[in-house]
Amino acid sequence: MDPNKFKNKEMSKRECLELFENDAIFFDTLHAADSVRRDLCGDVVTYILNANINFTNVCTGTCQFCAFKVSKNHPSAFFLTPEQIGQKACDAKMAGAIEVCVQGGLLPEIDTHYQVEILKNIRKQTGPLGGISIHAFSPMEVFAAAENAGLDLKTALTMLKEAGLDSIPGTAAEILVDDVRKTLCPDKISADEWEKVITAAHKTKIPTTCTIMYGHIEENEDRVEHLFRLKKIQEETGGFTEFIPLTFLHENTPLSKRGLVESGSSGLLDLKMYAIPRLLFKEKLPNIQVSWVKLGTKFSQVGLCAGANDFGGTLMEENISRAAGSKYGSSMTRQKIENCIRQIGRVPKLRNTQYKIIDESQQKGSIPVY
Ligand SMILES: C[S@@+](CC[C@H](N)C(=O)[O-])C[C@H]1O[C@@H](n2cnc3c(N)ncnc32)[C@H](O)[C@@H]1O
Ligand SMILES: Nc1c(NC[C@H](O)[C@H](O)[C@H](O)CO)[nH]c(=O)[nH]c1=O
Ligand SMILES: N[C@@H](Cc1ccc(O)cc1)C(=O)O
Ligand code: SF4
Repeated sequence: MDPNKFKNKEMSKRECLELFENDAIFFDTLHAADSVRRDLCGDVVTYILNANINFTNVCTGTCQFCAFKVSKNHPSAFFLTPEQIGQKACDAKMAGAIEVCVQGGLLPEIDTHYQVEILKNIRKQTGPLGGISIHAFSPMEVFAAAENAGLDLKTALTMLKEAGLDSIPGTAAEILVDDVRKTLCPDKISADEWEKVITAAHKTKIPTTCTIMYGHIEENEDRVEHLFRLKKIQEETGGFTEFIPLTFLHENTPLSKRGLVESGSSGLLDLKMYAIPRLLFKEKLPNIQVSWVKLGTKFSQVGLCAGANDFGGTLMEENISRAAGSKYGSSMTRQKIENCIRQIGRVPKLRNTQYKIIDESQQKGSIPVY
């Protein structure tokens, strides 16, 4: 099979599976994907100045891939109040962030009303609307909080939007196949429930990202199912701003401790996860992000030559990957990000959450130093 044929032709599930399985066409696949990326995005590699805020690591979830969650009495347990979260967002803004990515654990006391409090505090403490973009609460968090409040999804999402939510991280997707979820994350929302939250968000005019967390117990067939589901949703709603493949970091996770995995993904699979979705999504979902915190800067540079066009964000703080053994730090300065992009002959451009390029020459005030 010649992967170049997908440059202007739809891919079937069988063909997608072959791209995953047939290593004889590995380099051809990367090459074809890189060419589609060049046609759609040119030489520009976008990035964002953002900060993660994890407001608690205490969680009642039982996800077997997660090294982040702890129980309430654990020595490293933390729980930030809405005021403290607002303060962190304010600090991030002062350091130059234009987006905060807010995620945490699941707890019975975290309901939609509480999430509204968090959003209001961020808005209050970061100034008027437009001060910072709030990218918060995964579909799992939205679903659990709505359930805790006894609200339907549409009402919950409308309340969150009115309180200042701009967009939702498309995490908690993991692998959207219930048979895999039953071992991977038995108490998490089902694949259909994930889709319901996402489509309800898109209908409420809240854009989301989408992700896949791969390289654990799933098979190629599951990866194909997942990608085709994302494609179908995007064709229906157009609400995904970007796709982020998240390579599974295995250290310190229950899956490792239980002996269910020996390692994470291979380098080959990491690159296929940029290339194959690029050939599948094409112009329907043109932004594919490398995760430097999970793969490191060198491998991220390679990912940008295998289909990806976005470097992600400065993050400023990172707890989830670090807990799972990431050795790549938890913050990147914009200078480092830009150098990393220029080093591979590409052109760095600052973007906002919605992928609008930010023209800094038009901006009043000082340019962020971060
Ligand atoms: C830790 S959760 C936080 C939000 C919320 N508790 C939830 O599960 O939706 C965010 C995402 O991080 C990713 N993640 C967690 N542990 C990981 C690991 N060991 N390797 C790679 N990604 C991981 C998963 O995709 C997960 O959905
Ligand atoms: N890929 C990871 C991210 N990405 C977050 C993005 O930087 C940003 O919020 C998004 O592009 C929306 O504009 N964050 C992490 O903490 N870890 C990752 O692996
Ligand atoms: N990258 C996700 C958020 C994310 C956060 C933490 C992670 O470990 C992974 C992903 C998004 O912006 O939608
Ligand atoms: S992935 Fe999220 S829901 Fe699952 S255990 Fe970790 S923090 Fe809890």
